[in-house]
Amino acid sequence: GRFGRYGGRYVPESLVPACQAVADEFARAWSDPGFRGSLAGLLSVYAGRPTPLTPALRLSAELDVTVLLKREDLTHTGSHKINNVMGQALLARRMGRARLIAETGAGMHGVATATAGALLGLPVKVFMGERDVERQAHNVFRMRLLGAEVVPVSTGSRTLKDATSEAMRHWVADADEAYYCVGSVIGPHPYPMMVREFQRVIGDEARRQCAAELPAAVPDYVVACVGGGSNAAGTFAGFVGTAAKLVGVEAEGGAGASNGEIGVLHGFQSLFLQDEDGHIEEAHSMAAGLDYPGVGPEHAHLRDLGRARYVTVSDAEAIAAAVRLARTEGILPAIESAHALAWVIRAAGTSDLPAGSTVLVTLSGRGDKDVATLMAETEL
Ligand SMILES: Cc1ncc(COP(=O)(O)O)c(/C=N/[C@H](C(=O)O)[C@@H](O)C(C)C)c1O
Repeated sequence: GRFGRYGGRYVPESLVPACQAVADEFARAWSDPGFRGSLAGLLSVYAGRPTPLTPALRLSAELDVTVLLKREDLTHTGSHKINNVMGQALLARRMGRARLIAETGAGMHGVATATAGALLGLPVKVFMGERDVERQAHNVFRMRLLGAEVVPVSTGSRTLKDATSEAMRHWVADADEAYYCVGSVIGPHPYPMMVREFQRVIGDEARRQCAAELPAAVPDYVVACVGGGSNAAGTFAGFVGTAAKLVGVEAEGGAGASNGEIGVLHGFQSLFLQDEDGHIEEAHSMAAGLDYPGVGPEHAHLRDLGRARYVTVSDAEAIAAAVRLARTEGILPAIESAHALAWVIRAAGTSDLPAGSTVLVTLSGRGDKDVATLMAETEL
Protein backbone atom coordinates (compact mmCIF):
# COMPACT_ATOMS: atom_id res chain seq x y z
CA GLY A 1 0.00 0.00 0.00
CA ARG A 2 2.88 2.36 -0.60
CA PHE A 3 4.12 4.57 -3.41
CA GLY A 4 7.76 4.98 -2.41
CA ARG A 5 7.67 6.69 0.97
CA TYR A 6 4.04 7.81 0.50
CA GLY A 7 0.65 6.17 1.01
CA GLY A 8 0.16 3.63 3.79
CA ARG A 9 -2.79 3.28 6.14
CA TYR A 10 -2.76 5.73 9.07
CA VAL A 11 -6.19 5.02 10.52
CA PRO A 12 -7.57 4.29 13.99
CA GLU A 13 -7.43 0.59 14.90
CA SER A 14 -11.22 0.47 14.53
CA LEU A 15 -10.92 1.17 10.76
CA VAL A 16 -8.15 -1.32 9.98
CA PRO A 17 -10.48 -4.32 9.47
CA ALA A 18 -12.82 -2.27 7.27
CA CYS A 19 -9.94 -1.06 5.08
CA GLN A 20 -8.49 -4.57 4.87
CA ALA A 21 -11.89 -5.99 3.88
CA VAL A 22 -12.04 -3.51 0.98
CA ALA A 23 -8.47 -4.37 -0.05
CA ASP A 24 -9.14 -8.12 0.03
CA GLU A 25 -12.42 -7.90 -1.88
CA PHE A 26 -10.91 -5.55 -4.48
CA ALA A 27 -8.02 -7.98 -5.08
CA ARG A 28 -10.53 -10.80 -5.69
CA ALA A 29 -12.90 -8.69 -7.80
CA TRP A 30 -10.15 -7.16 -9.96
CA SER A 31 -8.97 -10.62 -11.01
CA ASP A 32 -12.54 -11.88 -11.56
CA PRO A 33 -13.58 -11.67 -15.24
CA GLY A 34 -17.22 -11.58 -14.11
CA PHE A 35 -16.66 -8.41 -12.07
CA ARG A 36 -14.53 -6.81 -14.77
CA GLY A 37 -17.17 -7.66 -17.38
CA SER A 38 -20.03 -6.22 -15.30
CA LEU A 39 -18.08 -3.01 -14.75
CA ALA A 40 -17.06 -2.66 -18.41
CA GLY A 41 -20.66 -3.34 -19.42
CA LEU A 42 -22.05 -0.62 -17.14
CA LEU A 43 -19.36 1.86 -18.22
CA SER A 44 -20.42 1.20 -21.81
CA VAL A 45 -24.24 1.05 -21.73
CA TYR A 46 -24.74 3.36 -18.72
CA ALA A 47 -21.81 5.75 -18.41
CA GLY A 48 -21.32 6.19 -22.17
CA ARG A 49 -17.76 4.91 -22.63
CA PRO A 50 -15.51 5.03 -24.55
CA THR A 51 -15.26 8.81 -24.43
CA PRO A 52 -14.03 10.57 -27.59
CA LEU A 53 -10.53 11.91 -28.09
CA THR A 54 -11.49 15.25 -29.71
CA PRO A 55 -8.94 17.22 -31.79
CA ALA A 56 -9.29 20.91 -30.85
CA LEU A 57 -8.59 22.18 -34.36
CA ARG A 58 -9.15 25.95 -33.93
CA LEU A 59 -7.39 26.14 -30.57
CA SER A 60 -4.51 24.05 -31.95
CA ALA A 61 -4.09 26.47 -34.85
CA GLU A 62 -4.03 29.45 -32.49
CA LEU A 63 -1.49 27.82 -30.14
CA ASP A 64 0.60 26.08 -32.84
CA VAL A 65 0.49 22.84 -30.83
CA THR A 66 -1.80 19.88 -31.55
CA VAL A 67 -4.33 19.69 -28.70
CA LEU A 68 -6.30 16.46 -28.23
CA LEU A 69 -9.09 16.50 -25.63
CA LYS A 70 -10.03 13.34 -23.71
CA ARG A 71 -13.72 13.94 -23.11
CA GLU A 72 -14.59 12.78 -19.61
CA ASP A 73 -17.05 15.69 -19.67
CA LEU A 74 -19.19 13.48 -21.93
CA THR A 75 -19.65 10.66 -19.43
CA HIS A 76 -22.96 10.21 -17.66
CA THR A 77 -23.20 12.76 -14.75
CA GLY A 78 -20.61 14.93 -16.52
CA SER A 79 -17.25 14.00 -15.04
CA HIS A 80 -14.71 11.17 -14.64
CA LYS A 81 -16.08 10.50 -11.15
CA ILE A 82 -18.56 7.98 -12.59
CA ASN A 83 -15.67 5.66 -13.61
CA ASN A 84 -14.55 5.29 -10.01
CA VAL A 85 -18.00 5.20 -8.44
CA MET A 86 -19.32 2.42 -10.68
CA GLY A 87 -16.37 0.27 -9.65
CA GLN A 88 -16.74 1.01 -5.95
CA ALA A 89 -20.53 0.62 -5.95
CA LEU A 90 -20.26 -2.81 -7.61
CA LEU A 91 -17.59 -3.70 -5.05
CA ALA A 92 -19.86 -2.55 -2.19
CA ARG A 93 -22.68 -4.74 -3.50
CA ARG A 94 -20.26 -7.67 -3.89
CA MET A 95 -19.32 -7.13 -0.21
CA GLY A 96 -22.98 -7.15 0.80
CA ARG A 97 -22.84 -3.60 2.13
CA ALA A 98 -26.21 -1.94 2.78
CA ARG A 99 -25.40 1.70 1.98
CA LEU A 100 -22.80 4.07 0.56
CA ILE A 101 -21.05 6.99 2.28
CA ALA A 102 -19.13 9.62 0.28
CA GLU A 103 -17.43 13.00 0.65
CA THR A 104 -17.62 15.66 -2.01
CA GLY A 105 -16.30 19.13 -2.70
CA ALA A 106 -17.30 20.15 -6.22
CA GLY A 107 -20.26 17.83 -5.87
CA MET A 108 -19.42 15.79 -8.95
CA HIS A 109 -18.30 12.81 -6.90
CA GLY A 110 -21.40 13.20 -4.75
CA VAL A 111 -23.63 13.24 -7.83
CA ALA A 112 -21.84 10.19 -9.25
CA THR A 113 -22.25 8.30 -5.96
CA ALA A 114 -25.95 9.27 -5.76
CA THR A 115 -26.33 8.06 -9.35
CA ALA A 116 -24.75 4.68 -8.63
CA GLY A 117 -26.87 4.35 -5.48
CA ALA A 118 -30.04 4.95 -7.48
CA LEU A 119 -28.95 2.50 -10.16
CA LEU A 120 -28.06 -0.30 -7.70
CA GLY A 121 -30.70 0.47 -5.05
CA LEU A 122 -28.20 1.44 -2.33
CA PRO A 123 -29.01 4.37 0.02
CA VAL A 124 -26.40 7.16 -0.20
CA LYS A 125 -25.21 9.71 2.38
CA VAL A 126 -22.90 12.46 1.04
CA PHE A 127 -20.85 14.74 3.33
CA MET A 128 -20.22 18.20 1.90
CA GLY A 129 -18.62 21.31 3.41
CA GLU A 130 -21.15 24.08 3.98
CA ARG A 131 -19.12 26.44 1.76
CA ASP A 132 -19.26 23.91 -1.04
CA VAL A 133 -22.99 23.35 -0.47
CA GLU A 134 -23.40 27.08 -1.24
CA ARG A 135 -21.03 27.36 -4.20
CA GLN A 136 -22.08 24.11 -5.87
CA ALA A 137 -25.84 24.34 -5.18
CA HIS A 138 -26.59 22.99 -8.68
CA ASN A 139 -25.02 19.67 -7.66
CA VAL A 140 -26.68 19.61 -4.22
CA PHE A 141 -30.07 19.71 -5.96
CA ARG A 142 -28.98 16.94 -8.33
CA MET A 143 -27.84 14.73 -5.42
CA ARG A 144 -31.15 15.18 -3.64
CA LEU A 145 -33.11 14.60 -6.86
CA LEU A 146 -31.20 11.33 -7.20
CA GLY A 147 -32.33 10.33 -3.72
CA ALA A 148 -29.13 10.94 -1.76
CA GLU A 149 -28.97 12.59 1.66
CA VAL A 150 -26.55 15.55 1.61
CA VAL A 151 -25.04 16.25 5.05
CA PRO A 152 -23.59 19.80 5.29
CA VAL A 153 -20.36 19.88 7.29
CA SER A 154 -19.83 23.06 9.33
CA THR A 155 -16.50 22.27 11.02
CA GLY A 156 -13.11 23.71 10.03
CA SER A 157 -12.84 25.34 6.63
CA ARG A 158 -16.24 23.89 5.72
CA THR A 159 -14.87 22.50 2.47
CA LEU A 160 -13.60 19.17 1.18
CA LYS A 161 -10.98 18.57 3.89
CA ASP A 162 -13.64 18.70 6.60
CA ALA A 163 -16.18 16.74 4.58
CA THR A 164 -13.63 13.95 4.18
CA SER A 165 -12.85 13.94 7.91
CA GLU A 166 -16.57 13.83 8.74
CA ALA A 167 -17.20 11.01 6.27
CA MET A 168 -14.38 8.96 7.84
CA ARG A 169 -15.74 9.61 11.35
CA HIS A 170 -19.14 8.39 10.20
CA TRP A 171 -17.62 5.29 8.59
CA VAL A 172 -15.94 4.33 11.86
CA ALA A 173 -19.37 4.28 13.48
CA ASP A 174 -20.99 2.23 10.71
CA ALA A 175 -18.14 0.12 9.30
CA ASP A 176 -20.07 -3.16 9.11
CA GLU A 177 -23.04 -1.92 7.10
CA ALA A 178 -21.69 1.09 5.20
CA TYR A 179 -19.18 1.20 2.34
CA TYR A 180 -17.03 4.36 2.17
CA CYS A 181 -16.85 5.45 -1.46
CA VAL A 182 -13.72 7.65 -1.73
CA GLY A 183 -13.80 10.21 -4.54
CA SER A 184 -10.13 10.51 -5.41
CA VAL A 185 -6.74 8.78 -5.17
CA ILE A 186 -6.52 9.68 -1.49
CA GLY A 187 -7.31 7.89 1.77
CA PRO A 188 -5.83 4.82 3.45
CA HIS A 189 -4.61 1.81 1.45
CA PRO A 190 -6.20 0.39 -0.74
CA TYR A 191 -8.06 3.54 -1.89
CA PRO A 192 -5.28 5.45 -3.76
CA MET A 193 -4.31 2.33 -5.74
CA MET A 194 -7.91 1.10 -6.21
CA VAL A 195 -9.25 4.48 -7.41
CA ARG A 196 -6.33 4.76 -9.85
CA GLU A 197 -7.23 1.31 -11.18
CA PHE A 198 -10.87 2.32 -11.64
CA GLN A 199 -9.79 5.57 -13.36
CA ARG A 200 -7.16 4.00 -15.61
CA VAL A 201 -9.92 3.34 -18.14
CA ILE A 202 -9.27 6.99 -19.16
CA GLY A 203 -5.59 6.40 -19.89
CA ASP A 204 -6.00 2.94 -21.38
CA GLU A 205 -8.64 4.20 -23.83
CA ALA A 206 -6.60 7.31 -24.67
CA ARG A 207 -3.50 5.18 -25.30
CA ARG A 208 -5.41 3.06 -27.82
CA GLN A 209 -6.97 6.13 -29.44
CA CYS A 210 -3.55 7.82 -29.78
CA ALA A 211 -2.06 4.62 -31.25
CA ALA A 212 -4.81 4.59 -33.86
CA GLU A 213 -4.82 8.32 -34.63
CA LEU A 214 -1.30 9.67 -34.12
CA PRO A 215 1.60 8.95 -36.51
CA ALA A 216 3.86 8.83 -33.44
CA ALA A 217 1.24 6.67 -31.61
CA VAL A 218 2.01 8.55 -28.37
CA PRO A 219 1.50 12.28 -27.65
CA ASP A 220 4.54 14.33 -26.62
CA TYR A 221 2.71 15.59 -23.51
CA VAL A 222 -0.13 14.26 -21.34
CA VAL A 223 -1.72 16.96 -19.14
CA ALA A 224 -4.42 16.73 -16.47
CA CYS A 225 -5.61 18.81 -13.53
CA VAL A 226 -4.86 17.55 -10.04
CA GLY A 227 -7.13 17.96 -7.02
CA GLY A 228 -6.75 14.69 -5.11
CA GLY A 229 -5.35 13.45 -8.42
CA SER A 230 -7.68 10.72 -9.75
CA ASN A 231 -8.33 11.90 -13.32
CA ALA A 232 -4.60 12.58 -13.68
CA ALA A 233 -3.60 9.24 -12.14
CA GLY A 234 -5.99 7.40 -14.46
CA THR A 235 -4.76 9.28 -17.53
CA PHE A 236 -1.08 8.92 -16.60
CA ALA A 237 -1.55 5.16 -16.06
CA GLY A 238 -2.04 4.76 -19.82
CA PHE A 239 1.23 6.54 -20.64
CA VAL A 240 3.62 6.04 -17.72
CA GLY A 241 5.40 3.31 -19.69
CA THR A 242 5.86 5.53 -22.76
CA ALA A 243 8.07 8.54 -23.57
CA ALA A 244 5.17 10.96 -23.07
CA LYS A 245 5.91 13.80 -20.66
CA LEU A 246 3.35 13.83 -17.82
CA VAL A 247 2.18 17.19 -16.42
CA GLY A 248 -0.15 17.55 -13.42
CA VAL A 249 -1.72 21.01 -13.07
CA GLU A 250 -2.79 22.16 -9.62
CA ALA A 251 -4.67 25.22 -8.46
CA GLU A 252 -2.36 27.95 -7.14
CA GLY A 253 -4.29 27.88 -3.86
CA GLY A 254 -4.36 24.12 -3.45
CA ALA A 255 -1.07 22.79 -4.71
CA GLY A 256 -0.05 19.82 -2.57
CA ALA A 257 2.39 18.36 -5.06
CA SER A 258 3.95 21.70 -5.97
CA ASN A 259 4.08 23.40 -2.58
CA GLY A 260 3.42 20.68 0.00
CA GLU A 261 5.59 18.99 2.60
CA ILE A 262 5.35 15.38 3.72
CA GLY A 263 2.60 14.82 6.29
CA VAL A 264 -0.36 12.64 7.16
CA LEU A 265 -4.08 13.37 6.68
CA HIS A 266 -7.19 11.31 5.94
CA GLY A 267 -5.34 8.07 6.55
CA PHE A 268 -2.39 8.46 4.20
CA GLN A 269 1.07 9.98 4.06
CA SER A 270 1.73 12.36 1.19
CA LEU A 271 2.53 16.02 0.43
CA PHE A 272 0.26 18.53 2.16
CA LEU A 273 0.14 22.29 2.63
CA GLN A 274 1.09 22.80 6.27
CA ASP A 275 2.39 25.49 8.59
CA GLU A 276 5.71 25.28 10.43
CA ASP A 277 4.00 23.36 13.27
CA GLY A 278 2.79 20.72 10.82
CA HIS A 279 -0.86 21.79 10.94
CA ILE A 280 -2.51 21.15 7.60
CA GLU A 281 -3.44 24.51 6.07
CA GLU A 282 -6.61 25.33 4.17
CA ALA A 283 -6.52 25.29 0.39
CA HIS A 284 -7.89 28.33 -1.46
CA SER A 285 -9.08 27.57 -4.94
CA MET A 286 -12.10 28.91 -6.77
CA ALA A 287 -12.42 25.35 -8.12
CA ALA A 288 -14.10 23.27 -5.41
CA GLY A 289 -12.73 20.10 -6.99
CA LEU A 290 -9.14 21.31 -6.58
CA ASP A 291 -9.71 22.84 -3.15
CA TYR A 292 -7.78 20.11 -1.33
CA PRO A 293 -4.63 20.84 0.71
CA GLY A 294 -2.85 17.68 -0.38
CA VAL A 295 -2.27 15.31 -3.27
CA GLY A 296 -2.57 11.56 -3.79
CA PRO A 297 0.51 9.55 -2.77
CA GLU A 298 1.14 8.22 -6.27
CA HIS A 299 1.61 11.80 -7.53
CA ALA A 300 4.00 12.61 -4.69
CA HIS A 301 6.01 9.57 -5.73
CA LEU A 302 5.90 10.39 -9.47
CA ARG A 303 7.15 13.86 -8.58
CA ASP A 304 10.03 12.50 -6.52
CA LEU A 305 10.92 10.10 -9.34
CA GLY A 306 10.86 13.00 -11.81
CA ARG A 307 8.48 10.96 -13.99
CA ALA A 308 5.81 13.65 -13.82
CA ARG A 309 6.00 17.39 -13.44
CA TYR A 310 3.58 19.40 -11.28
CA VAL A 311 2.76 23.04 -12.01
CA THR A 312 0.18 25.55 -10.78
CA VAL A 313 -2.11 28.02 -12.53
CA SER A 314 -4.17 30.87 -11.07
CA ASP A 315 -7.94 31.18 -10.85
CA ALA A 316 -7.78 33.92 -13.50
CA GLU A 317 -5.80 31.75 -15.94
CA ALA A 318 -8.30 28.91 -15.46
CA ILE A 319 -11.30 31.14 -16.07
CA ALA A 320 -9.70 32.59 -19.21
CA ALA A 321 -8.96 29.06 -20.45
CA ALA A 322 -12.56 27.94 -19.88
CA VAL A 323 -13.97 30.91 -21.82
CA ARG A 324 -11.38 30.42 -24.59
CA LEU A 325 -12.27 26.74 -25.04
CA ALA A 326 -15.97 27.65 -25.11
CA ARG A 327 -15.36 30.21 -27.83
CA THR A 328 -12.86 28.30 -29.99
CA GLU A 329 -14.28 24.77 -29.67
CA GLY A 330 -17.82 25.11 -28.34
CA ILE A 331 -16.92 23.08 -25.22
CA LEU A 332 -17.56 24.50 -21.74
CA PRO A 333 -15.21 22.60 -19.40
CA ALA A 334 -15.45 22.29 -15.64
CA ILE A 335 -13.34 24.99 -14.00
CA GLU A 336 -11.16 22.20 -12.60
CA SER A 337 -10.43 20.86 -16.10
CA ALA A 338 -9.75 24.42 -17.33
CA HIS A 339 -6.67 24.45 -15.08
CA ALA A 340 -5.05 21.77 -17.27
CA LEU A 341 -5.83 23.73 -20.43
CA ALA A 342 -4.60 26.98 -18.85
CA TRP A 343 -1.10 25.51 -18.49
CA VAL A 344 -1.15 24.38 -22.15
CA ILE A 345 -2.12 27.92 -23.19
CA ARG A 346 0.62 29.48 -21.02
CA ALA A 347 3.34 27.01 -22.10
CA ALA A 348 2.53 26.66 -25.82
CA GLY A 349 5.46 27.89 -27.92
CA THR A 350 7.92 27.90 -25.01
CA SER A 351 10.54 25.28 -24.10
CA ASP A 352 7.94 23.84 -21.71
CA LEU A 353 5.68 22.99 -24.66
CA PRO A 354 7.50 23.62 -27.97
CA ALA A 355 5.57 24.63 -31.08
CA GLY A 356 4.49 21.62 -33.09
CA SER A 357 4.13 19.35 -30.04
CA THR A 358 1.17 17.05 -29.59
CA VAL A 359 -0.54 17.37 -26.21
CA LEU A 360 -3.36 15.27 -24.76
CA VAL A 361 -5.48 17.12 -22.19
CA THR A 362 -8.04 15.32 -20.07
CA LEU A 363 -11.25 17.31 -19.71
CA SER A 364 -12.31 15.84 -16.38
CA GLY A 365 -15.77 17.38 -16.42
CA ARG A 366 -18.27 19.74 -17.98
CA GLY A 367 -18.88 23.29 -16.88
CA ASP A 368 -22.62 23.44 -16.22
CA LYS A 369 -21.94 23.61 -12.48
CA ASP A 370 -19.61 26.60 -12.99
CA VAL A 371 -21.74 28.84 -15.20
CA ALA A 372 -22.55 31.23 -12.34
CA THR A 373 -18.87 31.53 -11.36
CA LEU A 374 -17.78 32.10 -14.96
CA MET A 375 -20.52 34.66 -15.59
CA ALA A 376 -19.55 36.56 -12.44
CA GLU A 377 -15.86 36.61 -13.49
CA THR A 378 -16.26 37.38 -17.18
CA GLU A 379 -17.44 40.55 -18.90
CA LEU A 380 -19.73 39.06 -21.56
C1 LIG B 1 -14.89 17.98 -12.63
C2 LIG B 1 -13.75 17.67 -11.71
N1 LIG B 1 -12.50 17.64 -12.21
C3 LIG B 1 -11.44 17.38 -11.41
C4 LIG B 1 -11.61 17.15 -10.06
C5 LIG B 1 -10.39 16.92 -9.22
O1 LIG B 1 -10.43 15.60 -8.69
P1 LIG B 1 -9.27 14.58 -9.09
O2 LIG B 1 -9.50 14.19 -10.51
O3 LIG B 1 -9.45 13.43 -8.16
O4 LIG B 1 -7.97 15.30 -8.91
C6 LIG B 1 -12.89 17.15 -9.51
C7 LIG B 1 -13.07 16.83 -8.09
N2 LIG B 1 -14.21 16.70 -7.61
C8 LIG B 1 -14.46 16.05 -6.35
C9 LIG B 1 -15.94 16.15 -6.03
O5 LIG B 1 -16.73 16.48 -6.96
O6 LIG B 1 -16.31 15.84 -4.93
C10 LIG B 1 -13.60 16.60 -5.26
O7 LIG B 1 -14.15 17.79 -4.83
C11 LIG B 1 -13.31 15.56 -4.17
C12 LIG B 1 -13.84 14.20 -4.35
C13 LIG B 1 -11.81 15.45 -4.07
C14 LIG B 1 -13.99 17.43 -10.35
O8 LIG B 1 -15.25 17.45 -9.87
